[in-house]
Amino acid sequence: MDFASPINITLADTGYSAYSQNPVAVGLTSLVTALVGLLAYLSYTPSVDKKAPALLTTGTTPFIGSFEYLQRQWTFWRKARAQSRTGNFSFWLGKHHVVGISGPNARKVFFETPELEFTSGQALRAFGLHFVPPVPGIFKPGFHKGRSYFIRRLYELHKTEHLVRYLPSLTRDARLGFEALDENSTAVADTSGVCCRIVFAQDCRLMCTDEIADDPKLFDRVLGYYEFLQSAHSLYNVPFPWLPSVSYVRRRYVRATLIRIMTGLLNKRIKEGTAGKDDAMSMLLNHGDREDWIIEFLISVLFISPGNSRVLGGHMLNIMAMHPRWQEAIYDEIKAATAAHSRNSNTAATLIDHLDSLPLEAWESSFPTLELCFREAIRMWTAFGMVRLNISDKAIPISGSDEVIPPGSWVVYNSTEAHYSPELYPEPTKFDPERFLEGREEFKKEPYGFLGWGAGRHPCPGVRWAKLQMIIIVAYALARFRWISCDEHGRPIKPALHRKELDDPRATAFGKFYCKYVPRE
Ligand code: HEM
Repeated sequence: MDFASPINITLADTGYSAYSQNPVAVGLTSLVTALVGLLAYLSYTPSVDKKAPALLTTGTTPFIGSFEYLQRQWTFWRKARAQSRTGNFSFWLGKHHVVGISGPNARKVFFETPELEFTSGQALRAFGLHFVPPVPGIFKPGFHKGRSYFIRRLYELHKTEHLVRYLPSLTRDARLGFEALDENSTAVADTSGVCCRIVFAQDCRLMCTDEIADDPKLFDRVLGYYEFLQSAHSLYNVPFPWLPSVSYVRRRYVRATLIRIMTGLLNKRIKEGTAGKDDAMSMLLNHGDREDWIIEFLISVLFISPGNSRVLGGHMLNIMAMHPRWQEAIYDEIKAATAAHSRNSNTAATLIDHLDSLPLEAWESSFPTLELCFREAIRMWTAFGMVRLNISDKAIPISGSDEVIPPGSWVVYNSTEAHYSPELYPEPTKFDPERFLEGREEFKKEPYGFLGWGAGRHPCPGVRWAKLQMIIIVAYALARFRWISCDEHGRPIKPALHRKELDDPRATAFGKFYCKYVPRE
């Protein structure tokens, strides 16, 4: 054979036909192969422990699973519980196997089992700043005495020393927030909008940096990003985390932008030094913490802290407007607190000037009626799915049944079950703060009957600040104005319109509500 002569190989020699070279045919074949592969991947269901609660048989869609869980949480929950022999049930969300539990025994398992991990629950939420998995390092337990870096540093920022240092700035934010309303000639306010700005400014100061709160342009920009994150939802990304969606991409973009902004502020602080600056950013730097953790802490806290409070501030003012009896009782409480604790001796001082001078102890101990109303508001508000992941390799027994939460499965408990139970809260849709007074307390009939601040292994670490913040905001609002329910044009409306929508897929979103505000002094 002459190896030097050129070799002519025809298509026929290779065994390929001219058809297989056609680009359209090649494209079609690849597409069909990809589709078959995708269908095979989607239809593969991992096996789960046989003792897992029975799978729901109705309302499920191939590949997606029980999508109604994301769309109408409470309706889904009630239907699923009614189908179940034990009150517990299983369902799929894409490839996530989820166990729903109900009843007091199951509640105990949910809140007390150490292997049920909190942060991974984000994987079943369709919104927010975090994209889990993986769980960011700052949220992993074991940084200090079993706690994560995030929780450890959060508690430090809520110590008396830090709160006392920041109190004048925090009360000034509330005072200025309501003073700004004076210029509004229509005298109708979107209460959530007003309180949201105050809450966010205060949170920036106490747990991040004054630099954001003191720069109006930067403040509006950063607040805009967080408001987007609190409301942008990509429900389909729960069953299919890899599915491209506009909302998902925008959430990623906003997160990257926030990291960029925070990195800029941190680098500036490192360059200028922390001397004379007492804010959270300096505190974390002075601890010698990793810079990437500091940035993750600062951007996370501005999402987590206002999550509930920004809604509840406005909601509390709506409640005051709906219940003038409570509004006046709290107004009297404000006058009594300032009379007893004001450090302002100026005879011309207004009620608001006196509030400016209250010490921390007075803020935290002089408002029992306001705290009672806040507790009832939280009871009605904390009505959504709480989620954990069984991170162990063992099945966790659900006490009171012969069922288990399999390893690697998610478990959800909807706190509406407890907070709107007629046994624990007679007439549950009625705003009735007195249910928490001694002699009633019907919610104590069952363990974990009140879940407003979480419970068991994951109680809310922000409770001290959240209460103080709400007391400050409501006190300044009521000291200055009388609040009256109305629509956006100032026309009176039925108070019943102000309520939480239990089926809203956006757990932390709350509609716009309006109030008239009439100056007191
Ligand atoms: C009125 C305001 C607030 C309410 C009603 C509230 C409610 C709750 C509830 C019910 C939980 C438990 C969730 C669960 O078990 O799945 C929780 C946990 C948590 N809250 Fe709050 N919260 C509020 C304010 C705050 C604030 C101001 C912060 C931060 C400064 C905060 C930080 C957290 C964190 C980090 C957790 C998770 C704890 C853990 O991982 O163990 N919360 N909160």
